[in-house]
Amino acid sequence: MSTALEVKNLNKIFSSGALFAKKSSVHAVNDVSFTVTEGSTMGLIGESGSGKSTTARMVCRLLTPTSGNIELFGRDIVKLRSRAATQVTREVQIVFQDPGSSLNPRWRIGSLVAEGMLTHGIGTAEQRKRRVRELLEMCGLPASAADKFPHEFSGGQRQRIAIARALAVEPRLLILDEPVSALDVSIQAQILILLRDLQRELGMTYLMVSHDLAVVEQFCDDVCVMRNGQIVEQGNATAVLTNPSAEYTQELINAHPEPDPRKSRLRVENER
Ligand SMILES: Nc1ncnc2c1ncn2[C@@H]1O[C@H](COP(=O)(O)OP(=O)(O)OP(=O)(O)O)[C@@H](O)[C@H]1O
Repeated sequence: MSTALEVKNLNKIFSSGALFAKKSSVHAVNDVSFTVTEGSTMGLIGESGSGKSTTARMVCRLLTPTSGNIELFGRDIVKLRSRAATQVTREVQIVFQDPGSSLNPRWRIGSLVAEGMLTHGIGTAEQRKRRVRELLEMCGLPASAADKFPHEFSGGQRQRIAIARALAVEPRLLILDEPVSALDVSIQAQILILLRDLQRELGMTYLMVSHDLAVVEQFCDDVCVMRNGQIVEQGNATAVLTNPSAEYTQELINAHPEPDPRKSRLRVENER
């Protein structure tokens, strides 16, 4: 299997300094390195403030690293400019935690899903319209959803719309930033099953940020455990979460509540 993503010695320092206040800085991501195999899912876990989202945001170029390398399918994406950078924004898409705030409430679903295709000059208006309907159906929604507005859908349905929107530009890497944590537990498994099915069908690579160790154990192939911006442990998700070598990972596991049995549907699906 080839490498989809290689992150090497990545650093992000946030500096803040006002004229009269004391300058301060946060080393949010500190010498982070990991590799994600094409078609697999890497999870990033760790307590709040450990640097998971900052790492994910650098991979999709929403943040610029202070130093380090990010290679996506063999190409260093940190220093890219203009056209090459546009291509990368197409190859990496992100699905956020809260589909309510990531979808403009004044736009119809059809326009929201088609926006990326329009930006990247993909297809004619007619082709885009057809593709939007296909994508909605792929994500378990009726094609007629295209004519409605976000408020006409439930949280789970809105997350399906956000996934369809991310898929519209045919990304090779999907970043999932807490993709189910804003949803009811019973809906979480449905969205995870959809993501798993799409990955199998489309061969996409996933980088998932999550607080939920049960979700990570069931959904991710590998995991990086982060603390204070650094990776304290990484490896196969089941191995790390059942037999951790770092004391901190064990503390995270101990602090985590028992998995909700309603989420076990994903495990059943995985075992089929
Ligand atoms: N734009 C920013 N400016 C300054 N500091 C920031 C910024 N974004 C994040 N930080 C800081 O960087 C550190 C890592 O934050 P980050 O959001 O990456 O952590 P996280 O592990 O994703 O946390 P959570 O699970 O709560 O989202 C934190 O100390 C945070 O306060």
